[in-house]
Amino acid sequence: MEFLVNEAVEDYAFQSTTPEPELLQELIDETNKNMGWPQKLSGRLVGRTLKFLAQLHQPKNVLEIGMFTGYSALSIAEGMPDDGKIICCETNPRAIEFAQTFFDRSPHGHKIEVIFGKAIETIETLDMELDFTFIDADKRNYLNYYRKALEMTRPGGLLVVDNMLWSGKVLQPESDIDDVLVDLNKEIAADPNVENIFLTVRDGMNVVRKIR
Ligand SMILES: C[S@@+](CC[C@H](N)C(=O)[O-])C[C@H]1O[C@@H](n2cnc3c(N)ncnc32)[C@H](O)[C@@H]1O
Repeated sequence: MEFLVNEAVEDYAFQSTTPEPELLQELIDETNKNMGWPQKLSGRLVGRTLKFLAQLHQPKNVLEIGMFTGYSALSIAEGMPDDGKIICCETNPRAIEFAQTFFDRSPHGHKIEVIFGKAIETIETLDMELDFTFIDADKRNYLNYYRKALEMTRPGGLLVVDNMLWSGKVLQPESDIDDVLVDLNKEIAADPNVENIFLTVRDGMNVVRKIR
């Protein structure tokens, strides 16, 4: 993924943000060494933003779409209350196995439940009211994930949608996937039932609060 802000500015923001705990730094190192496409891992700026939001919001029921090696799941779990639960959807068995070794070592790992399979099918099986959702997989289905999660979210609940700048391609969309992200950003901005802030953190995080 290309970074959209100047590399020196990105590095300055990184250095000026509270570091993740040591276990998460180890998770990054091990992901880089052992997993294909390690750049899928979101990293410090996104992770600390998620942790910060969870700490303020204290969500009990959380949904994550796209867990990979567990970096964002552990970041959110760190901010959640001890009796909170985060359900993570993931299709890569190797990533699940890898993530579980870190969940087992974390004081927040007990809050995390992983469901193997396509998120679009997993969501249909969930019967719960959501306080917080993080969407970070399978861009083609972003509109479906967002609409379904919004429907399941209680008034006041939050949804965070990652990669909404899509390396800047939302400015000049060319592919079907570019169009999905453009449409979703438009839908969020035009919806009187939500309020949102579009954060230009890393690849763009659209942070949405359901009003009613
Ligand atoms: C960008 S990575 C997630 C990164 C992670 N949230 C983090 O911050 O480190 C996307 C993940 O979604 C998974 N994935 C792709 N398609 C999926 C689907 N249809 N349902 C569930 N997971 C999917 C991929 O295997 C990959 O691990």
